[in-house]
Amino acid sequence: MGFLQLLKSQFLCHLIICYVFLVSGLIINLLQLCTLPVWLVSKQLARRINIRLAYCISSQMVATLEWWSGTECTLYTDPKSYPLYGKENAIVVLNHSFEIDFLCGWTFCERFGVLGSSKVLAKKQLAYVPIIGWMWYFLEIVFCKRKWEEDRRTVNESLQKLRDYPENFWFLLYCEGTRFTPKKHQVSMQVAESKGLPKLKYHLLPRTKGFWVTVQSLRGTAAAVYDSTLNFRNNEMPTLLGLLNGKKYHADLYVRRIPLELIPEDEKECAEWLHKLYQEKDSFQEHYAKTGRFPGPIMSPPRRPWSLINWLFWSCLLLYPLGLLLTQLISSGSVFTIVASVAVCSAGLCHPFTGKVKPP
Ligand SMILES: CC/C=C\C/C=C\C/C=C\C/C=C\C/C=C\C/C=C\CCC(=O)SCCNC(=O)CCNC(=O)[C@H](O)C(C)(C)COP(=O)(O)OP(=O)(O)OC[C@H]1O[C@@H](n2cnc3c(N)ncnc32)[C@H](O)[C@@H]1OP(=O)(O)O
Ligand SMILES: CCCCCCCCCCCCCCCC(=O)OC[C@@H](O)COP(=O)(O)O
Repeated sequence: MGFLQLLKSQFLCHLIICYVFLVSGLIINLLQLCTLPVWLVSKQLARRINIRLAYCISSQMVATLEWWSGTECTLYTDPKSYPLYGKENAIVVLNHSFEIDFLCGWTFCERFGVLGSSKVLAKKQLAYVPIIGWMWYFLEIVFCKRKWEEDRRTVNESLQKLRDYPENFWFLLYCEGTRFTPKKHQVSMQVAESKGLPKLKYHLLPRTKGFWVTVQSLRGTAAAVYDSTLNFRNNEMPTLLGLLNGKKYHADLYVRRIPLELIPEDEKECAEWLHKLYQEKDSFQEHYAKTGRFPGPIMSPPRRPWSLINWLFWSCLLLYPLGLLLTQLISSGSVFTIVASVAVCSAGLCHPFTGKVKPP
């Protein structure tokens, strides 16, 4: 194991990354709260400020993926569509199979310059998660209760508010509604059978109602649906903890740009269209399983330095006072303080994750 890899597996490093994320996140949440009066004066200015503040939070997770773990993200897509990415509003349909799939999505948002404004149809419970959930409140993220009688109206209303959004955004929709597991797959294939629909091997049966209401509400606002299919090389099952340990993964994303005009307006036809889309997505995954790649040419955008610069900025800002505090505590000569500091450091060095990372 190289020195850098050993360093990345140290619990103390993980503590530092999490400390910077948590403290900066709470500071940014507080700054977001302070933008509330700005909304009263200029809604668009408040939105632009919140886009930048949100970037400061989400780009730290992107930096962990891109710069800390060095995970490679390859994009398979049509060269004619490529110049439009990041230059228009879009609805992104993504498979939900991995713990870090949202983070790979964020990485592409970062590379195409829409990270701060990226949105998702998220379950309501996530709104209460400190930092990320609170950040989403100010980003006008759309939440659903997964009760169609209520969601039909609330999701539509939230999406209508995005019509005059001042910057380009991607709206992510996990049509499967939940992360893939063999058990959920079995249940959803029973539903497929009862509806006379072909079975899917790599996806859960898509929930069509959220897709239909999103497409209808964003007609005239979003230009296209980006049908996105994600997989990882060598059957990797990436985790957030793996990233934190500096493990490098290889993500492959296949994106097809489908103009919104091609999607039927009628609810039933739109549902049929989505089921067909998922059958196609299933065939792309089958192709990937057989050949180790998606169809089409590779057009990968390079990683940009901004997420790293943002992380370094917050680290300098927050580690300096922490360092001063620790130095003062230790130099105070108190036996208790010194014993406590040594105990914390030893706990860091003896942590079970230490040294468990495989060499690249
Ligand atoms: C160039 C690069 C391109 C791309 C880069 C990629 C991405 C980047 C983009 C943006 C990134 C932005 C942010 C990412 C950050 C973080 C994201 C993290 C987390 C969020 C994840 C979530 O929270 S997922 C959960 C919430 N989301 C959803 O649920 C969406 C899908 N659900 C729906 O659409 C639902 O319809 C609903 C929620 C609107 C309503 O749900 P409800 O349960 O009330 O109704 P149903 O839809 O289920 O209706 C009942 C019908 O369903 C049938 N049924 C029953 N059981 C099942 C089953 N097991 N499977 C399938 N179907 C089932 C039932 O028979 C009913 O059928 P009908 O015929 O009557 O419709
Ligand atoms: C800088 C690094 C610091 C890392 C520590 C911070 C980690 C915070 C991560 C919060 C990201 C929020 C995204 C959660 C994704 C999620 O929760 O998806 C839910 C879906 O599956 C459906 O859920 P369900 O159907 O209820 O199982």
